Amino acid sequence: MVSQKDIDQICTDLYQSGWTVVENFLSAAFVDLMRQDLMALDRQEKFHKAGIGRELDFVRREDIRSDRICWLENINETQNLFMQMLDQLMTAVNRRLFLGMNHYEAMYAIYEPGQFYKKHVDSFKGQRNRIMTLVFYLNPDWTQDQGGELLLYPEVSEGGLENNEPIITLPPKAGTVAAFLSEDFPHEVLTTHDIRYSIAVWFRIREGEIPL
Ligand SMILES: O=C(O)CCC(=O)C(=O)O
Ligand SMILES: [Fe+2]
Repeated sequence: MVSQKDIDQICTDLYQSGWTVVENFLSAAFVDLMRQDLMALDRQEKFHKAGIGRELDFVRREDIRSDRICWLENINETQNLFMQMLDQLMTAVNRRLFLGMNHYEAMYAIYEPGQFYKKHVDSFKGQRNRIMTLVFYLNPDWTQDQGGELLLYPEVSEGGLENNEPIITLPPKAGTVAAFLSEDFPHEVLTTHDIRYSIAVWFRIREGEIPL
């Protein structure tokens, strides 16, 4: 399902710089299917307020992030197709970059007008749990005045100062995927002025299976 050309670009970019952006990665038809699935789940009230941290460390911090989320659980054909695509991509990236990823989690996110996610990293150094972050956008005809851009910041070097100049400012346009190494790249979602739909995915190494 993923073209060899997209796989090549993603692997080359990740190897060279640790991040990539591919426009039109998902077809318009597939984006529509995913957005319809997301909206149906929202109507069924399957979304809940996002938090930060995991399990016992989980807290709701609306000053940091204010979106609502719903985990994908492979409950229908649309999600199944998406997950087959993720399997293919994860296997291809592993083969080229030897990252040893063996598991993923995927969630839908909805940001209402006025909502945002402040600068953060998705995984902490040494934890080696979330290896690669991917974000897929589901918003057709998105224009600049709608806001909601993803800002990706340079890697923070050991003992180095944080750099506040983003490497990219990415509008959440339908079909685009952004991917980066989870431990290395701080990022944020600017305030959106229109309802913003996305899918965030983390390729992971399951605990207890960390390669030495
Ligand atoms: O939606 C985005 O552009 C990024 C979301 C994000 O950073 C996250 O969910 O951790
Ligand atoms: Fe994030």
